[in-house]
Amino acid sequence: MSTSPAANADERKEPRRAERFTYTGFDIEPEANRVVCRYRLDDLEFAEVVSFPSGGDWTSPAVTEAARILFLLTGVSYYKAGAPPVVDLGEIALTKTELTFLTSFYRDGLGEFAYRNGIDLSDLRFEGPTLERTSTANYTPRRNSPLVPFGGGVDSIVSVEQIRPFVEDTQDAALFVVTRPGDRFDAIEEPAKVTGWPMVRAERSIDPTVLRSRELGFLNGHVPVTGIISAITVLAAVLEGRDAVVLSNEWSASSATLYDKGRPVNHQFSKSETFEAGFREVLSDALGDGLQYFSLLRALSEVWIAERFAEQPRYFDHFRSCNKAFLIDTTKRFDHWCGVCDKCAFIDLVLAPFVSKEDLQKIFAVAGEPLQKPELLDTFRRLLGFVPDSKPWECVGDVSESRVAARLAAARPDRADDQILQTLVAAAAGYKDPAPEELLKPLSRHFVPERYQPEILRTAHE
Ligand SMILES: CC(=O)N[C@H]1[C@@H](OP(=O)(O)OP(=O)(O)OC[C@H]2O[C@@H](n3ccc(=O)[nH]c3=O)[C@H](O)[C@@H]2O)O[C@H](CO)[C@@H](O)[C@@H]1O[C@H](C)C(=O)N[C@@H](C)C(=O)N[C@@H](CCC(=O)O)C(=O)O
Ligand SMILES: Nc1ncnc2c1ncn2[C@@H]1O[C@H](COP(=O)(O)OP(=O)(O)OP(=O)(O)O)[C@@H](O)[C@H]1O
Repeated sequence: MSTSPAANADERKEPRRAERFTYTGFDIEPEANRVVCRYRLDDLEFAEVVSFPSGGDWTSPAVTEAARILFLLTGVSYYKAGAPPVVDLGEIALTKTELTFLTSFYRDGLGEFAYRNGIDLSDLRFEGPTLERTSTANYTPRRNSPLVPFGGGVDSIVSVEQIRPFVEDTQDAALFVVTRPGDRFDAIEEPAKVTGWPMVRAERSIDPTVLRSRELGFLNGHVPVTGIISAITVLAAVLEGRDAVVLSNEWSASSATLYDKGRPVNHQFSKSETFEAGFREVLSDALGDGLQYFSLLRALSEVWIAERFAEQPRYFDHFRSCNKAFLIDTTKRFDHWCGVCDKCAFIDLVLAPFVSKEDLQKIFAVAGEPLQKPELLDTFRRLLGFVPDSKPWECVGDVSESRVAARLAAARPDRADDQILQTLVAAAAGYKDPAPEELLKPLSRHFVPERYQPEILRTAHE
C-alpha cells in the first residue's frame, strides 16, 4: 500500500487490503514525557505519540513494560487502514499469553470493523520471536491510589462515587483523561469538576494520515478504543506508582451486538469480560500483581448503575454520554446531548425509572427528550430487541435490560401519559425477562479486589 500525501478529496482511492503490517519500534523519550510508537503498513509509515504531561519515574522497569504493552495495543488503528493477513512484530518478542491476547484484541476488537467491511480476519497471523518470561518487573505501588479513566458519562461517575469511600484515608485517587494535545472535551471536564478529584492527563496524537481514510483509500471503521485507553492508563498509573486502574465497563458490555455465522461480533469488545481477563493476565505476567486493572461495574447491570446514578443529582446538569461530544473534528463536535442517537435514547430510557421526567426533560432540554419523540419509536424498538439483529453499534445495554427499564419507567405516575413507553411495554408483554430485582444483584464474576469492593459485591458472587 502506498499513497501520496498530496491526495485530496477529489482523488479518493478505492480501499483495498494491504499485504503486511509491521511493528517497527517504540521510543521512550523521558525528557519529553512521551512514548512514540511506529508502524508500517506495506510501505506507508505511521507514528503515534502519547504524552504524559505530569511525568513520573521513567527509569522504572515497569514503565518500559507498560510502554511496550501500549505499543502493542495502539497498533490496531493503523493495522485497520489496510487489514492485511500478516502482522510482523519485528523485533518485539511476545509471550504465549501476549500472543493469544493480541490475536483476540485484533480479531475480536476489530470484529465490528471486519463485519461491516465484509472482511474475514480469521486468516490473520502474527509473525515474531517468542519471549520466555522468567520474572516480572515486580512493580510496587502506593496503597489505595487508584486512577479512574473518566469518560464523563453515567458509568464512570458511578465508579467514582462507589470508589470514594475507599480512598478517604489516602486522598490519593485521581481521574484520568485522554485527549488530543491541547484538546478538552467539555463533556468530560464539566462532570470531572463535580467529582472534586484531581485529574491526570495523557495526550494522544493519532497519526494524521489515518484520519484521512476516505481520501487516501484506507479501510475504515470502529477500533477497540477502550483497550487503547486502558493501555495508556496503565502506563500513566505505573509512572505515578499507583495501585489500581478502575474501569467502568458494565456486565452487558460483554454481550454480542450480533452473531455472524455463529461468531459473536461485539461493538464493545474491549469493554468485555474477555478483554478484561486477558489484559489482566498480560499485566500480571509483565508487572506482577502490584497493579490491579479491573472494571468496578463488571458484574452490574445498566439498571443498577442507573439507580446509583440517580442518587447523585449534582451531576445531572453536567454529565453527557452522547458520543457526538467526542468527535476528533471539533467543528463537528456537539456541545449538548444530540437527543436522537441510540446512546441518547438508551440513557434516557435507563434513567427514566429512577430520575423524574421533569429532570430528564431538563437534561435533554436543548434537543428534546428522546422518549417524547414519536419519530424515535423505531430506535427504541431496536433497543428493546423487537427488530431481529438490529441492536445498535453503540454502547447500549442488553435488550432485556432495556425492556425491564421500559416497564419500570412506564409504571411511574409521571410517565403514565408517555405514548412511546406505553407502546413499548405493550409490545414487551410476551418477553420473559428477569425480574427487576434480579438486575439489581451482581450478574457475573468480577475482578474487583477486596479493598475496592462496594457492598453489593461483598454480598454475592465472591
Ligand atoms: C466519537 C465517535 O463515536 N467516533 C466513532 C466514529 O468515528 P468518526 O469517524 O465519526 O469520528 P472520530 O471518532 O473523530 O474518528 C475519526 C477517525 O479516527 C479513527 N480512529 C479514532 C480513534 C482511534 O483510536 N483510532 C482511530 O483509528 C476512526 O476510526 C475514524 O476513522 O465512527 C467510527 C467508526 O465506527 C468509530 O470507530 C469512532 O469511535 C471512536 C474510536 C471512539 O472514540 N468511540 C467511542 C466514543 C466509543 O465508541 N466508545 C465505545 C467503547 C467500546 C470500545 O472500546 O470499542 C462505546 O461507547 O461503545
Ligand atoms: N477520553 C477518555 N479518557 C479516559 N477514559 C475514558 C475516555 N473515554 C472513555 N473513557 C473510559 O472508557 C470506558 C468506556 O467508556 P464509556 O463511554 O462506556 O463510559 P462512560 O463515559 O463512563 O459512560 P457512558 O456509557 O454513560 O458514556 C469507561 O471506563 C470510561 O470512563
